[in-house]
Amino acid sequence: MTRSGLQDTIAAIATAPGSAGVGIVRVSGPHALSVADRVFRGRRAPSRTPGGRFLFGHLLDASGEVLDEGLCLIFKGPRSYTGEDVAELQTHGSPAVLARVLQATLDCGARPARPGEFTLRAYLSGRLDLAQAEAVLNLIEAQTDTARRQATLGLSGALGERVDGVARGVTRTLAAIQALLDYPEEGVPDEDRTLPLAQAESDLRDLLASARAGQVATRGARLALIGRPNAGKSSLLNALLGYERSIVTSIAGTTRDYLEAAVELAGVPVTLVDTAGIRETGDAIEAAGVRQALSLAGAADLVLALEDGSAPREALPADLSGARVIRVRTKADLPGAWSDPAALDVSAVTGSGLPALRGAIQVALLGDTARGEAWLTTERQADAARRALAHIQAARTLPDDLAGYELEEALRALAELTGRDVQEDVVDAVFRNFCVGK
Ligand SMILES: Nc1nc2c(c(=O)[nH]1)N(C=O)[C@@H](CNc1ccc(C(=O)N[C@@H](CCC(=O)O)C(=O)O)cc1)CN2
Ligand SMILES: Nc1nc2c(ncn2[C@@H]2O[C@H](COP(=O)(O)OP(=O)(O)OP(=O)(O)O)[C@@H](O)[C@H]2O)c(=O)[nH]1
Ligand SMILES: [K+]
Repeated sequence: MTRSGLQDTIAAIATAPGSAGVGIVRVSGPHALSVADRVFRGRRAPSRTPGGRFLFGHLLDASGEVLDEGLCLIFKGPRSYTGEDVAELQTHGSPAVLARVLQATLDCGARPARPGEFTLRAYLSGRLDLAQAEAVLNLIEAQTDTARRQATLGLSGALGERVDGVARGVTRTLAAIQALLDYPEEGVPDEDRTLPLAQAESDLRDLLASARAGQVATRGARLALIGRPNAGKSSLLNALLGYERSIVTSIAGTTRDYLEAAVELAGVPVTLVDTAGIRETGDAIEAAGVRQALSLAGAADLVLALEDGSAPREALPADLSGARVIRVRTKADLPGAWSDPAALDVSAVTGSGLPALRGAIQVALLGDTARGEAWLTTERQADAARRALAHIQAARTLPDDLAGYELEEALRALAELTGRDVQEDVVDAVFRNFCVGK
């Protein structure tokens, strides 16, 4: 479906649903300017913009009824977002106006745009690579400043440059190998064989190390609080939130169902999950809560395992070996019954230990990934990078003729990462996640 309908002129409401100061209907394709001509009547000579012009006037339907007063921006292809002729009809941000203006463009022969189709056209016209298109999607969805910064870096092409750097090293070795294939006795010199591949491998490892941070910053993370009844889970959740969300009582077994709350921690949109206290119980409802707590812990990106520091220590009856865990010794304001250097001392009552806990959460979620560099932000990118790394590693240990094949595969995976060489279904999957109008 990717390239089908490219000759169509498409239209969509580009602004979010609901009422707003201004709303935009965007039209792109070969007939965009003639659609705008019929839907928009300018009042004065147009003012010039870098790639086209803008006009003030009225939006009309086919019968000539005035729908609104507004602006029309014209971008002549290829100097536009999509690379095609684009017209933007900027109206008052009323759903009623926008619906009629969109309908007026459809009455002129435009068809409704599919999700992400404007950005797809920018990709197909070569104005954005696939990683940049993914950055556009991430930017629209960015909930935190960290996510915004990463998406802006990705949109600038910084990720593509990091990947191109790796590809240059691989290409250098591949070229040297191919040049000497007929003279195997000569051997490829180290500076063309060992060194560029070692550098490419190390750069790719750095890049891959950013994948978890990139995905967590973009998608957000789930952080489950688990522990025995009365360990202080609800109290710590409230302390991290900064308001009383979860019920706190001295009765063990207060939280029986789970509860979620959103908060930003270390620049990451985090969903905190309070769970039922874990213990053996004959109560069917509580037992269901305990089973649920264990499964929530298994599905979380990070688990805070809480133990009451003011009571004798009892092992938590839960297998956490598969999870990332931060151990917390709660109620640190009370006289301690035990201590453990592997656990963080925290008091939800005085707030002591909370800054250290936030720091540990940041390290667990983002690692020490360099903030100024472009990260891998989607599983698709990480998967391509992992395949490229495996091929480069294989090439380093193989004789030249076999290494050449591995390096070609590595280059193919790198080209997939940026989207220069990618299957149509992969492209479709990327753009399916966009909203209509982008
Ligand atoms: N009204 C409006 N605001 C918007 C967008 C838009 O499409 N419309 N954008 C959409 O996401 C973003 C801006 N991105 C854009 C990227 C390129 C071009 C463009 O026309 N580029 C031409 C001309 C550049 C120039 O004259 O220097 C080009 O690159 O050739 C426009 C918007 C954010 N704000
Ligand atoms: N002194 C002190 N008391 C705390 C602290 N955190 C929790 N408590 C007390 O410990 C008791 C249990 O706290 P909760 O937060 O309800 O514990 P929970 O783990 O959510 O309990 P369940 O819902 O039963 O699993 C309450 O009486 C809290 O006031 C703390 O940091 N210091
Ligand atoms: K409780």
